[in-house]
Order: sequence, then structure tokens, then C-alpha cells
Amino acid sequence: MKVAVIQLNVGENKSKNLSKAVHFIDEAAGKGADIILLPECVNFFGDTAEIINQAETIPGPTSDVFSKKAKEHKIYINCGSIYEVADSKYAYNTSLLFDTNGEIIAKYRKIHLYDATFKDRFTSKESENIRPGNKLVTADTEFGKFGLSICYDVRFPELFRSLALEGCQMIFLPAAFPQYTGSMYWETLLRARAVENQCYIVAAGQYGKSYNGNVFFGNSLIIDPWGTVIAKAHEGEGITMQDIDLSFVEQVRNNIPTFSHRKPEVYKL
Ligand SMILES: NC(=O)CC(=O)C(=O)O
Repeated sequence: MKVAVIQLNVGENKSKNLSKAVHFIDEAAGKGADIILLPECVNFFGDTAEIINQAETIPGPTSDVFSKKAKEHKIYINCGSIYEVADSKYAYNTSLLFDTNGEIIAKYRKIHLYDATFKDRFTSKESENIRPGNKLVTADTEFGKFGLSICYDVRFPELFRSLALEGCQMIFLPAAFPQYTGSMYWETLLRARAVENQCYIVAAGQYGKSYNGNVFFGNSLIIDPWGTVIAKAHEGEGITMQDIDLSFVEQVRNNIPTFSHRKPEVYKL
């Protein structure tokens, strides 16, 4: 199974963003990708006051674009995330997985919202515009079982453990991780989630300067169940591809059967 992560610098012009995403999807499919992951906020990354105006229904214009591409190339596409209308004031930050017929087989609304303050650097108040999701989302495919997550979720190991306990062998994490925090621990967090859950983690990031001058970290990664980085994006926009054999998950879980060594009756979680 060939997995491709597409790293993008997304701006405020939705049709430009989508044309670029489609260009890279066509290229990755041409190189044999079976599954493609795009970054968080794939069709619009701009002023937070605009989020509600850019939010769409699902299905809607943006999901139709990805559906068409998945069907045309007979591949799986995880769109990263788009803003989905929640009500008149709020959106969800929603990730969609399309199957080879272009059907939406998984819809995950970001559960953990990024409210963070770095004095003199930047402030993020995702909860001012976004409603949190409240459901674990997995998808069964002919390749194996996948779990969905988005960006800030990576800091919540409970979510990843829950997905692994549901049987996920590979977990997607589309992201828009700032350079500041990304350079400190983006890779560490992702590798930890892979090692502790003995699964593949596939993460696609936004890269470079955004609409307000904040810089995003990129460094899209594919990590195996030992926590080894098996593919890493270069700087800039582009495609990173890697062959993955999901049977390696079972091998690692048999080598060190941590799932059967758990003591959930002792933990106070
Ligand atoms: N952008 C996010 O959702 C999360 C993030 O940047 C961080 O955890 O740091």
C-alpha cells in the first residue's frame, strides 16, 4: 500500500487552494498512491472571523471535489480538514475519508480545540469559532483499519489509545502546527503516539508563512509502529510517499504485547 502525504501552504483563496490540492492529488495518484492525506484547513486558512463564511455543508462544494478525485483515480483520500457548518456562528473542523468510489466513509470532527496563548508570539482561540466533536472515528478498508484525528489531538494520548483499542493499524493526523511548537516537539509527539500504540502514524502539515505572518512547521511524516520516521517531507509544498505493510503492526504487537499487559482496572483515567 502506497501512502502519500501532501504538504501545502494554504491561503485565503479557496479555489486557488483547491486547485493546488487537486494538482498534487493528480501527481501522487500518477505515482501510484493508494491513499493520500492532505493538511488541516485544506481549502481555507485565513482570518478566524471568516471561518463561518467559509464553512460548508458536507456533502458540499469542497467535499465534492475530493469525492470526484477519489473516484477518478480509484484511491482513498483523507482531505485533511475543512470547516463544516455547525450553526449560524460556529463551524466544526472536520476531516473526511473518501473511498475508491468517492464515498465519504469517515467523518471526524476535531475533538480537542487549540486554545493556547504564547505571550508576544501568537494566540490561538479555536473555541471562539469552532464547536468540538465528540466521537471517535474509524474506517474499515481493504487495506486495514484506520483512525482519524486532527493536529492538537496529538497531545491527547487517550484518543490514540482508544483508536488503537478499536483496532486501528494506522492513524491519520492532518495538521497546521506552528513553527514555534513544531520545532520543539511535533516529531516527538507523533513518534510517541506510534510507539505506545504500535501503529503507523501518517501526518500532513501546513508549511510556511500564513495570512498573518505566522510560520507553519511542515515536516509531514510517516512513522512506523517502532516509532521510526520512515518518510519525511522536504521544506516547501510537495508530496512524500512511502510503501507501508500493515502486517508489520501485528508483528510489533506480537513482539511486545503491551496491549495484553495493560492494567486498565488500576488506572484512574
Ligand atoms: N494547531 C494545533 O491544533 C495544535 C498545535 O499547534 C499545538 O499543539 O502546538
